[in-house]
Amino acid sequence: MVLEIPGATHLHSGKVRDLYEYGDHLLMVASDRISAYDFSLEPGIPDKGEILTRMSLWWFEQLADIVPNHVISTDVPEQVAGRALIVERLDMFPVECVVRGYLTGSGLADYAASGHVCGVPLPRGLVDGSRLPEPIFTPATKAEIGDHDQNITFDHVVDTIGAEDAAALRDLSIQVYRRAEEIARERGILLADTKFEFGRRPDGTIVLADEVLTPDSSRFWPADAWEPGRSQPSFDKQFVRDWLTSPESGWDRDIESAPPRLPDAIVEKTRERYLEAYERLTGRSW
Ligand SMILES: CCOC(=O)Cn1cc(-c2ncnc(N)c2C#N)cn1
Repeated sequence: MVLEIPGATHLHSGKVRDLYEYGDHLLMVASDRISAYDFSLEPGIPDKGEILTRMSLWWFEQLADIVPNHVISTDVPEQVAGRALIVERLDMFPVECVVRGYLTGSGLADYAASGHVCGVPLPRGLVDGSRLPEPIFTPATKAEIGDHDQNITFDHVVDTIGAEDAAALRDLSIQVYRRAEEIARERGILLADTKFEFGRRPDGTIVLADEVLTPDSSRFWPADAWEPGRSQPSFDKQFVRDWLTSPESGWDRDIESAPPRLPDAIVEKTRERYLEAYERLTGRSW
C-alpha cells in the first residue's frame, strides 16, 4: 500500500515491500503482507514487516565482516517505525543473485528437464529437497510485476555486467550463503536457497542491498522435518499453504481466482512462526 510519508516519494512497490526516495537516500518499507501462490493475501500478518526488518538488520550485522551493506539508519518516519530502513542509494546490478544449497522449486524443474540449473550440471538421482554437493549460483533476471523471475546462465550475467563483476557477484553470493546457511543450520533452520541483490557505490565498492536472508527472500525449512523426496514444509508459510489447499478454504488454485481471506487462527499461527524464526536465529526475544 503506498503511504503518504513526509519527505518520501514513492518509487516502486513489490508484493510485500515498498521503496521510496528519501532525500539523498531511499526508504525501504516492509509491509505485513504475506504472499503465497503468487497472490498477496489478506489480512496481513501483524508485526511481520517489523520482524523481518529486524531479522534483515541482524543478518547485515552478522555479515558485515565479509560484505558491506546499504543500511544507513533505522531512524525512520513514525508511520513505518520498526519496519523500514533508510538505505544508501546504489547503482543496482540488474541480477537476482540466487544461491541454492538444496534443490527445489524452479531449480528442481530445470534439473528434471535438463540435468542442469542455470547451466550448472548436477549429479544424477537428485530429488525434491536434495542437499546439493556444493551451493550453486543460479542467477535470475527480475521479472515484470506479477511474473516469475527468469533463470539465466552465468554467461548471460557476464554478457550483462561483464566478467569481473559477474565473478565478484557469484563469489560473494556463495560466500554469504555459506556463512548464513551454517548459522541457520546451527539453529535448526535449513536455508534451502536465498536471493541477494547488490549495488555499486560511485567508488566501485560492491554492496549488499535489498532485504537479506528473510523467509520472504529465502526458503526456510525446519531442519527436523527435512526429508528429501517430497516438498519440504515451509518454516513460515506452511499453515497458510495447508489451509489454502484444504477443502475448508473453498479455494480452487487452478481457476486462478484470488484466495479467500485467512482465518484469524491461521494468521496468529503464522505470526508465531515469524517470531520463532526471529528468536531462534538472532537469540533475541521479541
Ligand atoms: C519494493 C521492493 O523492491 C526493491 O526494493 C528492489 N529495489 C531495490 C532498489 C535499490 N536501488 C538503489 N539503491 C538501493 N540501496 C536499493 C535497494 N535495496 C531498487 N529496487
